[in-house]
Amino acid sequence: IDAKEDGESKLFVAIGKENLVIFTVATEETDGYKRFMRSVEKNGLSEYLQVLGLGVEWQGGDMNNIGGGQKVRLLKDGLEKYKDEKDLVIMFVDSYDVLFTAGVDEIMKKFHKMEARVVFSAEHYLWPDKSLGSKYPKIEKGLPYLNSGMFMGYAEEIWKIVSHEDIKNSGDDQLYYTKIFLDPQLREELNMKLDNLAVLFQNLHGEEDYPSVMLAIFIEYPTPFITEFFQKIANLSYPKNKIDIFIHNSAAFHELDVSDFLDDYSEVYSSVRELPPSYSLSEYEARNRGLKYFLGLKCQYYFTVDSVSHIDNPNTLKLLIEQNRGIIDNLFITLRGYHQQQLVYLTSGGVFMYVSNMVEYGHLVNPETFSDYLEQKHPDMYQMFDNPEDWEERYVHHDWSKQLMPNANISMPCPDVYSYPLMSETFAQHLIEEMEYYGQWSGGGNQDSRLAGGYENVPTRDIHMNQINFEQHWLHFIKEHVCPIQERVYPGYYSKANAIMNFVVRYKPDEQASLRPHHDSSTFTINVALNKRGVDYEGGGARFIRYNCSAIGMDVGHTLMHPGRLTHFHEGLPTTRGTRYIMVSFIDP
Ligand SMILES: O=C(O)CCC(=O)C(=O)O
Ligand SMILES: [Fe+2]
Repeated sequence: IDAKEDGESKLFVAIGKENLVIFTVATEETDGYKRFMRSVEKNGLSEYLQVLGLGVEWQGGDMNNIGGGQKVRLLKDGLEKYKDEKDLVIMFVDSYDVLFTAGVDEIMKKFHKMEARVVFSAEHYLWPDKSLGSKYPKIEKGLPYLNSGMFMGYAEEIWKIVSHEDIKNSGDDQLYYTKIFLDPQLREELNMKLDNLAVLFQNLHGEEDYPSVMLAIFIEYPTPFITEFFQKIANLSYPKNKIDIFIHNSAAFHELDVSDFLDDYSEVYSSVRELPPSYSLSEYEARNRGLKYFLGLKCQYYFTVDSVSHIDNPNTLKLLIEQNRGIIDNLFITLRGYHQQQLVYLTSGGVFMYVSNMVEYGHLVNPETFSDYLEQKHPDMYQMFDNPEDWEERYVHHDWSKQLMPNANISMPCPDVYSYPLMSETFAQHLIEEMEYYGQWSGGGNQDSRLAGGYENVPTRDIHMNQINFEQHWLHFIKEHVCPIQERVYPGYYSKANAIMNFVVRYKPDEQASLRPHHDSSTFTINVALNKRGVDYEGGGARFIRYNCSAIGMDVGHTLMHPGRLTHFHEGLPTTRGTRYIMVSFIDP
């Protein structure tokens, strides 16, 4: 760079194109290739890339086995015209199993830092000739062996390498390059190095190649949606035998959740250590214990997750470790106070801290009101307002939104009686359990002190939503998830989502088995099946008398929706075995 003249020309030269050509080989546009190309574009590397071999017949053998000589030959052909370019840098990468994670500036900076004319990526595997291990130069740390899937160097040297000797299409490219590297004279003449510390190239294939990680989980207070939290931990796409689990749980409320997780997975993780609530550790003590335990384990990485941090992206651990940092933290985790303090402590101890926000790893749940509901059987059910997305994911039927598609065909089992998926089976189950836990079923008589008039004309055995403190939640649910569908099937009517009668009915042959013909005090009614005919009960169903039509054996979580008065005189058919539960709302009385 000639920067002596003036600032302007300096700027001009400094932002000019890098002297780089990236070659890759792909004979077909496989999914792997397309993924590679997306990473090329994302990192602004398209202008540097040349793809060799597209449309050419592959003769390099099985990609998973010895072979690949054709790649060397294709590179040689592609390189010929550049071989005398003095300062040109050439990068070669496979395409089907390679991703770029940085742009040209970082690539060039790291290449120059290596102080080599040629750099090959390195890995744990010794392949394909195990006998060559002793010929490798000894290294103190890092990855010892050459991998030919990614390398980089000056055109002059790369040309010397690919034209060093003939190789057949079916010959092995990795062996070809390895032999050159293991020749001490050639290695020195070409100033060839391996990227032992994965500065430029990170290899992540094969379970044995994954670094060991200690995953420290901290449950410092009751936290909503902990089942999903653990599920996401278990879903991380990382070999579990490379993960050591450390859990501090200080919430007695979650002891069952922790033991459920450990029952399912403790065998498959490398090891498990739990500090239960009975240890009465402060958060500070627990986090220190975690670090001490980590140092004793000799794991390569320490990954810490609080119970509020849901790791939605199963590739999180892989992606973070690919960045090859001493300490990794997700932005979404650092946002929490205590954790931040700990990281400050580590930073002041001379360890660099990196915050990564390059990809979305997950989200935080809001634990604020959760403790107000610990008296309930399922406190998560009450988190509709504080954690709406997690709530919907767990409790709204996954097919619900399909009903709103332009060409959705909402089923109509009887005239003007519609039926559609509304809530998840989990919701149905939790609602039944919440009601049975509360337990105060009405007597089923006409006198009902819960009602304003004290009298119910057509009584059921039931518990009202307000008795379990769920009425506000339920009315909101009606507004969000029932009214939009009502507007589609009964157009021109706009509901206020108003309902005083919201209740779960319990039918049993020897308690109350059926409900005599009646009208509902509603503009329209929803009637949700909470359990399964043929499994939990026999009989049951709603019969619409004017049409002599019955809706029987609805799927769990599906609702009926019908007009309340005049046309839809109806009855509840007898339950003949077991217990049938339904959830009913009289909307717009
Ligand atoms: O048993 C049924 O499905 C009908 C229930 C009903 O009509 C009501 O609770 O008003
Ligand atoms: Fe009814």
